[in-house]
Amino acid sequence: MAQSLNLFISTSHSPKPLISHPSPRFCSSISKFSFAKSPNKSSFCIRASDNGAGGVVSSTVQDHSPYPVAVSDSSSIEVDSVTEAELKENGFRSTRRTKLICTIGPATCAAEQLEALAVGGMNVARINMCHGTREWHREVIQRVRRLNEEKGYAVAIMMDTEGSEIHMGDLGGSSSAKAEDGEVWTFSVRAFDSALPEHTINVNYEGFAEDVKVGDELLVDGGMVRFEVIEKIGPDVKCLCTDPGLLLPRANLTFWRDGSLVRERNAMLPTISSKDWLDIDFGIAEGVDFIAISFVKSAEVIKHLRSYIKARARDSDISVIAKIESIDSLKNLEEIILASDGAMVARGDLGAQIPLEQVPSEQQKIVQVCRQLNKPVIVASQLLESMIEYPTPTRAEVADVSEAVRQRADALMLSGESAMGQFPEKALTVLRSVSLRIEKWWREEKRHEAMELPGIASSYADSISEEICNSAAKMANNLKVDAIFVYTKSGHMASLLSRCRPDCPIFAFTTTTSVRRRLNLQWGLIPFRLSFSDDMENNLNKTFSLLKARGMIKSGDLVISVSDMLQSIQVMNVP
Ligand SMILES: Nc1ncnc2c1ncn2[C@@H]1O[C@H](COP(=O)(O)OP(=O)(O)O)[C@@H](O)[C@H]1O
Ligand SMILES: C=C(OP(=O)(O)O)C(=O)O
Ligand SMILES: [K+]
Ligand SMILES: [Mg+2]
Repeated sequence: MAQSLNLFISTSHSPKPLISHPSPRFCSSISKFSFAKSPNKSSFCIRASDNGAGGVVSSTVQDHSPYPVAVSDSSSIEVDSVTEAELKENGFRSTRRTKLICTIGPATCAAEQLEALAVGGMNVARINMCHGTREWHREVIQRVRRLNEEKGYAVAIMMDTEGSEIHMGDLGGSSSAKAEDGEVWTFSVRAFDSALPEHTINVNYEGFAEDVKVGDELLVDGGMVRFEVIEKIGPDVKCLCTDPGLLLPRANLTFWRDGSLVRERNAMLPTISSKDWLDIDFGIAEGVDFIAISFVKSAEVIKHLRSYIKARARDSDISVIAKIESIDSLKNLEEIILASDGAMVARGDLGAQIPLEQVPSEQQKIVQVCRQLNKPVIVASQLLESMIEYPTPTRAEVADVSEAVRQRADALMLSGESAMGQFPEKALTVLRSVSLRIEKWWREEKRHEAMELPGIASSYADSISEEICNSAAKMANNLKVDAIFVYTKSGHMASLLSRCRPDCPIFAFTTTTSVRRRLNLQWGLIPFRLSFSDDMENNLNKTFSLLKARGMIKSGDLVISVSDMLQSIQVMNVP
């Protein structure tokens, strides 16, 4: 018996609506989905058809990005050993939905340390071009790549640019320097050939000595150390330490006048400096998966970078992540996020530019806008800051991590905790266990937050994908299925499903390793690499037998499957 289900699909072909616009009105009934029980197995199939005439509209909804099909063994499925073990031991429900990023530094750059992080759940390794040489970063990238190839991980690489804000120099090789209350330090734009004189700090911004005024407050790292400008002598600025603390190499500097952040000519510095462009060339050459841009001010710079990457690397699919860490980025938030492939709530510098008590509400807003616009969002900085020195986090830090998980951010990031802390693996374990616990609690409480997801499709075909994913996620929750399977070449359908934050995990099957790595940043997705065809029946049978053979699913598990080749929703029990 065939059942029919009429769905109303927008015919709007207007440009991508901004989230401030109401979602497009669903107008005339121009499409019909047939809901049919397949005779030979317990499977239901909903197919988009053209107003009941029966033809499947797959021709209009082809995958837009012609990624080459990977050449590796077409009969195998690629998944990492940690995911495999987790699925075998604990089943679908227990898999972690929140993704974890570790900044790699001296504490974690060795091959065995990187492997320990991968085992501990690192989904993305971040390298910060503020520190270290390109040679150093290249070695880290190669080690991660080797780990992926040899052990089956899909750890993605994120390169983070330095950006051209004002920061201190290198401290002449020391790892830190202590500034005591009442000491006078010299901040200078001079280049020192030999060792730095005592109590002297180099500043990278040439206009510094001219822009500051006597009486200004100078904040290191958003207030970790504080100085008052007492005298200017040519290129040297004498400052009195008013809040003592530890100065770290290349720490960020901001100056304040009458309680406001001073943005003189430094506001005109380019977002992407000439050094950043060289780092970006390096990142493209090394094939990093994400480039995160520091101190983004407008959407223009993101668009510029994207066209640069396209011109430089024709078939590259490097994603551009906008770091929201300045007043300007908050002003232009929606257009920046719309132009980017994702965003980072970079609370370190953000908290140095806006009052600290404003950071939590901005975080919540950025996470929400990203989710609505279907862009992955990372919550970063100081999540477990005390674990740089101590093996246990503070209760307040655990509460902060919990809040980011509860907001359903795609990913959480470690900075100093993993780059140069004493307990990188322990810090990652804390992120992992807190994520799992909060996710479980949230599911048990059945707290589906009522976030309105606006239509974001820019074409009719995209609208169909979106409706299918929204419906599949809703069905998955209502029917309490064990997993959603999505067959996606570009990854787009997988991210649309992730946006719905369904109760069950999403198995994302994709044909290329680079898409698999990229999907590793997104909430709830378990990315697999698998060769598949346009024949969904075949794909499903192949997947079931491969996953069953490895003990990752079992007969009777209830699965919803969607694909971007054939716009369909199938509900079935694993045979
Ligand atoms: N590649 C590296 N080489 C040396 N030290 C690093 C490296 N990456 C990060 N670090 C250290 O870890 C700290 C925290 O990293 P991160 O938050 O990324 O940088 P920042 O403190 O500059 O914002 C840095 O201040 C630096 O001391
Ligand atoms: C993530 C951040 O950027 P970076 O660590 O590069 O300063 C931040 O400022 O929070
Ligand atoms: K950076
Ligand atoms: Mg920053």
